[in-house]
Amino acid sequence: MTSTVPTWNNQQPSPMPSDRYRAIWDRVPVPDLDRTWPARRTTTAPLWVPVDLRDGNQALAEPMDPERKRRFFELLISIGYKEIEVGYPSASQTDFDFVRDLVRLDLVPEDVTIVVFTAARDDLIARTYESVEGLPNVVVHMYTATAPTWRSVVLGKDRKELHRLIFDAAQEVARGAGDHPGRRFEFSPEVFNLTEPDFVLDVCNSLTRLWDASPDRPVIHNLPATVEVSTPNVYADQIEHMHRHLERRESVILSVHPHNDRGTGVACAELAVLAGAQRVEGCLFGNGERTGNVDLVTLALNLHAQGVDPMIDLSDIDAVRRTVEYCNRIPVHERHPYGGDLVYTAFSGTHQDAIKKGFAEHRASAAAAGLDAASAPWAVPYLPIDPADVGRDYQAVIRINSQSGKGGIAHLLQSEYGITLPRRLQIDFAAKVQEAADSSGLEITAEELWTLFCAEYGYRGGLGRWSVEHGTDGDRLFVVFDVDGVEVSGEAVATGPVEAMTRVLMSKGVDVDVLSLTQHSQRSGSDSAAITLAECRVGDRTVWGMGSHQSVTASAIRAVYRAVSTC
Ligand SMILES: CC(=O)SCCNC(=O)CCNC(=O)[C@H](O)C(C)(C)COP(=O)(O)OP(=O)(O)OC[C@H]1O[C@@H](n2cnc3c(N)ncnc32)[C@H](O)[C@@H]1OP(=O)(O)O
Ligand SMILES: CC(C)C(=O)C(=O)O
Repeated sequence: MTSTVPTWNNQQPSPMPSDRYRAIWDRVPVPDLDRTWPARRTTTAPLWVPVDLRDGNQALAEPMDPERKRRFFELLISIGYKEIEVGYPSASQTDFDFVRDLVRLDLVPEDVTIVVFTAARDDLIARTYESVEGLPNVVVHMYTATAPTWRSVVLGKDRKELHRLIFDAAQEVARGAGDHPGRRFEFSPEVFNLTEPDFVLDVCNSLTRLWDASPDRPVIHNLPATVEVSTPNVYADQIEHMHRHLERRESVILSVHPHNDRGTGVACAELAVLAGAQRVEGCLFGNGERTGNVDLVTLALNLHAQGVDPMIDLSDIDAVRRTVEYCNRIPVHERHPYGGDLVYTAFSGTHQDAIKKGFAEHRASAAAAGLDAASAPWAVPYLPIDPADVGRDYQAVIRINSQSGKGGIAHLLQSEYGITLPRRLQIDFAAKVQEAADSSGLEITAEELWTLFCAEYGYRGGLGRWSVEHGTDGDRLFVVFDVDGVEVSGEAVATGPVEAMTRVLMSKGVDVDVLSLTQHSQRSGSDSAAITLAECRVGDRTVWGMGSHQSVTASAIRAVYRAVSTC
């Protein structure tokens, strides 16, 4: 038997019955078109329509109570959404009352349109209109499943019968609006993505005509991937096919409503926009039926990260997240794009090193261009956007565990404790950190890192009285220190106090040489301490010591003394 599997691929067939399932093109005709979407670019944000209060809410184990609904609604308004689906008012008293509260309490700004959802049933449509009485701008959103399985299994109707049902209900929708200028219509052929293209086109076009769509009063055709069943390119083809063939195209707003069953809801929405979609329905952080609706936060920030204004204010993403978590009673995952706790954090050494260098380069190039770092062009490795854009600080960007390296460790000590480690000390300390992290298996916080650093290199006492006199022959150092519990004194003259200190130590039999000395102040302002990091050769070992003191000389002497006391 000849095999098409290359010899380097020795994976074995799984025991799962994959042959039970059929690809989309074996289930429904897929438009075969000379597609143009792959070459397009998105340069403006589509109209976003959050459906958290309806589709998101209907997927919750505990649907939102009125207080939660209101908080969610106010959040959506505050961050800039202009069209909001607020519920399915004919389905439950809570939803009905919520819409009434919007009217009663005058909660809807003038420039915001409310969307209300209904099935294609006269009684439900009538109740829907009752709920929105008094609201100036409303979209009445009617849906019916159109896919073959739904037609036969759920609704028990053939194509013709279902078209009739939809058309009749759409007439009822039009009647309910009367001549109210602030009423517009939306139709969703539920499971659009598994419906024959010719059928769905027929249905949509018939409603465009019935509702007399015009550029001033466009209808919305919302084409859901109710259950995501194919790769995003197929959905994009389906959308482009509709985009090209919908009648009165300039009077139709083509909307999409992807779910995320295959984990590609975001890709579906993005490709659909390239393919002609102008409006996207979804939920914040991707709540919704099963694996959720497409995530509007990710979509918006994906645009932001490509230089396109998303027209939604996510500059305090944690506040948005907190409200969404409270209302949905579902936590946002730590790895969730843009909003998760860990998404701007690197634990691994090479990533940390690159980020640290990237930050330095960013600050330098911003300064060179006379720009504020917060608005200068961003090109920091591993961070697709500046965390500050969404209100995150840089504290959590680098965190330390056994996967970390010297760059990250140095960054944390620098950013949290204002101490700049020379490269060779970074290498020395990283080995000690790795040892500690390996043995505990845990993360090391900045505080623990500092404690470890001080324990490894920090001055621990042992120097007694000392004084420096500046003479014509150099600096004369007199110093008292402890040698194995015995107080010893010594003095020496040299070109500076540090050299004098090494001479004193050598006179006491310590073979020491100062290889490098770095000094900086630890904090700005009057209470700043001088930090000295001394690299010394003692016998055949290279050791480090850190001294810290208000006086530069004291900090240097301490650093050398500490290095020598290591041996
Ligand atoms: C993809 C989506 O998200 S669709 C929205 C789904 N959301 C919800 O279902 C939440 C709110 N729903 C509800 O509270 C209820 O389902 C109600 C009040 C709307 C209707 O309740 P009930 O009258 O008890 O019907 P039930 O919930 O069993 O719905 C099934 C019936 O609706 C019919 N139906 C389903 N979709 C539609 C539709 N779009 N238009 C008209 N009828 C429909 C079914 O054929 C079925 O009819 P049957 O009883 O004659 O077989
Ligand atoms: C009916 C539409 C809008 C929907 O919620 C879906 O298909 O998921």
